[in-house]
Amino acid sequence: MTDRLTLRRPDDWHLHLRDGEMLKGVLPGTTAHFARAIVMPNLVPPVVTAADAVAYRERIMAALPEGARFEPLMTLYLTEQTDPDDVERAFRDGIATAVKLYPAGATTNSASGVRDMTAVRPVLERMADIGMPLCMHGEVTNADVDIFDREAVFIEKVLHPLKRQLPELKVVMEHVTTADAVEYVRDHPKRLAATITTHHLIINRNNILAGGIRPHYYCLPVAKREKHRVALVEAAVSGDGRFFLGTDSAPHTDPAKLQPCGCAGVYSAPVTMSCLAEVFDVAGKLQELERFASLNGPRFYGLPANDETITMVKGEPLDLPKSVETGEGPVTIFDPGFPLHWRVEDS
Ligand SMILES: NC(=O)N[C@@H](CC(=O)O)C(=O)O
Ligand SMILES: [Zn+2]
Ligand SMILES: [Zn+2]
Repeated sequence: MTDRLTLRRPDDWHLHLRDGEMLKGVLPGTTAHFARAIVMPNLVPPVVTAADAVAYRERIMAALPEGARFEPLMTLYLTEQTDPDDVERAFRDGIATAVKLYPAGATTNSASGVRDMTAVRPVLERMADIGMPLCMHGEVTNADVDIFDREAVFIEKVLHPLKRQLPELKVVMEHVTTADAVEYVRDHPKRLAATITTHHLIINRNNILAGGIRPHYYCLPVAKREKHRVALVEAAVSGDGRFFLGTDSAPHTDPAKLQPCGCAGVYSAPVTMSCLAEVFDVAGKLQELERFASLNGPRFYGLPANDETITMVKGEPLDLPKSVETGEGPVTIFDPGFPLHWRVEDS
């Protein structure tokens, strides 16, 4: 029985760090295990320009726990007013690693997102020219499209036409939740990848809705049927370089989650490595965890893998904290619903 696993230090290719007191409260949960993260720009107001990204990066660096070595990889929030020159400068100067597309109204803080893809065409063309990746929240927002179908319809109506018009553009489909998305990425090897979250490898829609409603499992895209979860696990453990970890760890305070109209987001960063090791172990694929969490992401982004390693150890079920206190209030940590046996050894 394998009970120790050493792997390159992982990175998180989709993370929400927020700002202010929340940022301070959740940063340690990420820096404890991860070397780098693609930091989402959906603040209020959003991180739109190179100057916004410089300022946000400085606030993150100032909030780092003592002694932490962590590199935030910044993203710019795409709007219909985004200036291609500003985007190019941010990329060339190493200020921003990617641009993020939120269809307007698709998810938390996406009101300033894109309504009309033709309006952002000049920015996307420039990104294709300079090799800058586009990360996308892949859901259509039309009220007449069922919420469980919004990712599949997005692929057909937005992603596929975009890949045909601009095949050179590097695209990351964020937080994929369907077998359809897995299949689409597999069939389109050129400049297309997908991140998979911790929670979508573990929960299906029954976990949210059967036997009582569980707001802490509500996120977007919403978890789908079991067969989709199984397809995501297969993709994650397959070793295929087009699939890698993006936790989409998205903290909201408990009072914000536990409302008649609660907000979307699962906070998973502190338990992610333990959850992933369990999932990969159960699948008999522990040897693939390093590719998923530490190697595939940097390769797609054209960055070196981390030199440092972490070691995970298997033992008695862990007694993990259920929530974290932040200056804004308590934030519930993702509960996988089964015991976790793998912990990251202190380095
Ligand atoms: N995933 C979520 O449910 N929420 C994210 C936004 C997002 O990634 O869509 C958030 O910012 O809270
Ligand atoms: Zn999203
Ligand atoms: Zn997200």
